[in-house]
Parts: sequence; C-alpha cells; structure tokens
Amino acid sequence: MITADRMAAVDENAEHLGVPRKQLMESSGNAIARRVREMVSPGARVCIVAGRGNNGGDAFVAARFLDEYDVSVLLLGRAETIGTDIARENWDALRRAEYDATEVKDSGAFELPDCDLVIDAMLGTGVTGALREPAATVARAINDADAAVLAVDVPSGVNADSGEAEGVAVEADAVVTFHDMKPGLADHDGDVTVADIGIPAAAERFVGPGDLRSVRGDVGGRVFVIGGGPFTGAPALAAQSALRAGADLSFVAAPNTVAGEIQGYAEDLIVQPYDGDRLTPEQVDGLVETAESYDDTVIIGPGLGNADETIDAATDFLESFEGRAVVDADALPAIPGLDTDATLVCTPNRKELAEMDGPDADDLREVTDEIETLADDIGHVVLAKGATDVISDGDRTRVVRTGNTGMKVGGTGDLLAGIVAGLFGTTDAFDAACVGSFVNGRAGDLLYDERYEGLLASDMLETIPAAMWGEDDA
Ligand SMILES: NC(=O)C1=CN([C@@H]2O[C@H](COP(=O)(O)OP(=O)(O)OC[C@H]3O[C@@H](n4cnc5c(N)ncnc54)[C@H](O)[C@@H]3O)[C@@H](O)[C@H]2O)[C@H](O)CC1
Ligand SMILES: [K+]
Repeated sequence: MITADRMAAVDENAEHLGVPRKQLMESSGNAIARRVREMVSPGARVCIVAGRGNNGGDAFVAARFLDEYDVSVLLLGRAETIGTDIARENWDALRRAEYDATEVKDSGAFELPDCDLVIDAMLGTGVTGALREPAATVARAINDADAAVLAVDVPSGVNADSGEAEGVAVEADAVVTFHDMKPGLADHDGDVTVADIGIPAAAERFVGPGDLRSVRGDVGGRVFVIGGGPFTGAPALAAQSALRAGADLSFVAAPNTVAGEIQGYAEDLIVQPYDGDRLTPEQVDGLVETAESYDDTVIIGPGLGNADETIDAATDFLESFEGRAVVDADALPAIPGLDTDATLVCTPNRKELAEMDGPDADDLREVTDEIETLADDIGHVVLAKGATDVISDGDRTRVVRTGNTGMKVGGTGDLLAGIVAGLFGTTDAFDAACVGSFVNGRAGDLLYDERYEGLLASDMLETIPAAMWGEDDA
C-alpha cells in the first residue's frame, strides 16, 4: 500500500536516481493499453476522457499503444492549460501524429461519444475536494453510459488514500493503479490491477530528495535538550542543530556547574540550569513537567556522562515522559527493557547498537534485518548510525547514503539528534529519523569539497539549512 504523498516522494526519488517522470508516464500508458486489450477486442471503440494533469498524460500515452482500436481522445479544457510538461508533450505528440484528439472547450456541450470502453483519465492522485465542473458532469455521463469503464490510477473523484468521494465519482469496472496498491482502492468493488511502472526499489529503500520535500515544508516547534554534566559541547551542538533544522526555540536543561559554559556557545539557546553537577533522579519530575507542558520534543543524552544515578535518572525520565524524544548517547543504556508511553527515536552508533543487543557490523546494510528486529523488540524507531545509516520502525526499514568519511569527527551524532528533533515536532518518528539522517549527511557533503577529512561538526551547523532547503541535486 502507498499513500499519495509517499507516491509523490517515491516519484521524485526515482527521478533523482535517473528514472524521469516522463518515463514513468510512458510505462503507465503502456500498462493502461495492456488492460484495454484484456477488456475489449481490436477494432472496438475506445473513448479516452482526459483531465489536464498527469492522469490525463498517462492516457495520452496509452492512445499510442492502441492503434488496433478506434480511439478518440477528449481533453477537458484547452491544451495550453495542461498542467505539466510531460502531459503536454504527450498531448502535442498525439496532435502532430494526427490522432483523433480534441479539446472540449465548452463543457456545457459535452457529449460522450458512443463507445465500447471509456478510459477515465480525468483525475488521479491530484484530486482535491469534490469534483468540479466539467469533471462532475462528465463523471455522471460516464456512469450513465453503456460502455465499460477503465479508470487510470484512481476512479476520478475518489480520494486515493481514504477511498472516499466528496461528490460524484466515476464508477469503474476496472482500475489500473501504478507501482503499488492505494489504500483507497483496497475495497474497490471493481477489479484493480497494480501495474509495475519501473520505479526502482531503491526509490523507496533509500531516503531521497522526495522524502525531504515532503517533510521540510512544515517545521517548527520547541526542542528541549536534557544533556550536559561532564560534557558541554554535545548538548550545545544538538540544541543548535535543532534550530538549524527549523525548530523555533531550543532549550537546554543542564547542571548549573556547566550551564554557563553551554550558554556561552550560542546566545540562540535558552539554557535552564538545575542544581548539582550531573542529572540525578531528583530533577526528573520537574523536567517531565516542563517538557510535557510545552509539548517539547526532547533530546535526552548528549554529554550526560555515565554515572549510575544519571542512567537511573534517564530511565526514570523516559518511563514517566509521554511525549516525543530522541534518545542519544549516554541515555541509550536506558532503552533495553524500557516500558514507556513516549514515542522515541533511538540514535545508537556502532558501539551503542551492540550494547543494545543489536548487531555489530562495519556495514549496517548487511544487518538491516537485525536492526528491524531490534526496533520491533524495543517498540521504537532505531536510527543506527554508520558509514550508511539504517532506520527502522520494526516494520519499515530504509537506508541513507548521504554523508562522507569526514563525518567520523566527534559531534556529528549530536547534530543528527538535533536535526531529527527539529523535524520530530511536525512529522512522525520514522520520517523524522529518515529525513534527519539524510539532511545530516547532506550537510556534511556540502562541506566536504572545502574541508575534506578536516570538517568539523560545528562547521556543519552552517550547511544544515542548505541541506534542508537548498535545491542541490547532488
Ligand atoms: N506518482 C507516480 O509515480 C506517477 C503518477 N502518474 C499519474 O499522475 C497522476 C497524478 O497527476 P497530477 O498531475 O498530480 O494530478 P491529477 O492528474 O490526478 O489531477 C490534477 C488535475 O485535476 C484538477 N483537479 C484537482 N482536483 C479537482 C477537482 N476536485 N475537480 C476537478 N478538477 C480537479 C487539477 O486542477 C489538475 O488539473 C496519478 O494519478 C497518475 O495517474 C504518472 O503519470 C505515472 C507515475
Ligand atoms: K482517473
């Protein structure tokens, strides 16, 4: 099953891998033609009713594969209003090749020609709301016709995710949907064919620009770092990178022995000192109350140190907290056997992954199944960091290939925790982890040509925004 948003992301990832949308459209059109041949015999009259988006574009392609049929193509609107280049180019090709392709400029005068098969290519996953005119009138005409009806991707008017239709929708005898089943078609009472259109599995396996685009438009919220004690750089890097990834405010709760030093790194941070020189169970209730009262995304771990009472405090915090948290570094020993209502993203490095009873391997791509099993066992997202990062929620598992050897330098994991937390306020745990890892690696890649193996985590604070919002297609 794949939702419309995920389909759009996978589409863009395929383009990034070198399989452009026009090629996908060609495959979609070919798949439609194959289904037509199963439904009607050569010589049959086939009427294509096309909208002005890529749904229509698919059917313009199909027309070229149906020369043994009597095909007419009706475009609902003027050709110059076709919404995408790839659909327009396919329309123009039909016109130049003298196919029977006409524009329906006056929708009031729409007459569905007598035919044996109607191809419904008005709208697919691009539908918003109830069908507007002329699509609504045309949908009724299609439903009233004697002809069989084949819908392209989704019957026009039906929401691909919910299966609902806010107004009239085409009643299709058959549907050809692309790449993967759509949730809204699961209960469709006609037959549904899922057509492979040549999208490489890598477009879903590897996190890509399509995933980033689907997340970066909606960022914000507050991040609350519970870190510091023996160390001060880690919480400061994590708190700053959260801001660089779009968080509005970034707080650091730290022992008063180091709070001033952490504040000294950046005036952008709001450092809240607590008594003592390390995190202890006495602070937990106050920290839980603060984090929950502001609906903060918590990062717990950077620079906490490994004193027994600090691990106890991290465990107490995570058992009590019911919000969203990135669990990194010194807080990870609290994870095995943890019983919590919180939603967590755990970000272990190689050593920490092994200590969590996860696999120990140089190349995490060889142990993705074990990482998936670990995520399933602990019931939270695991972002396993390595030369290649592997993210799993126990059901879905994806791989991030951005990043470079220069990022072995200390602190890049703190940045990653911050970026994930910066996204976690407005997107779900799995996507925040996937895109956070992709952006962190990209931030390092944007630096490598200048800083090589000498790049610093603090340098990467400068390139995180470009990694998030820049249009670099590297
Ligand atoms: N994702 C893929 O891998 C592929 C998808 N293909 C096909 O592309 C469509 C989605 O195309 P898109 O251009 O995004 O949108 P649509 O063509 O579905 O519709 C947009 C079109 O419809 C108008 N519109 C929107 N809402 C309404 C409404 N309520 N009433 C009337 N008109 C409406 C809007 O103005 C646009 O003009 C997908 O379904 C596939 O068929 C690729 O070709 C193959 C790969
Ligand atoms: K359709």
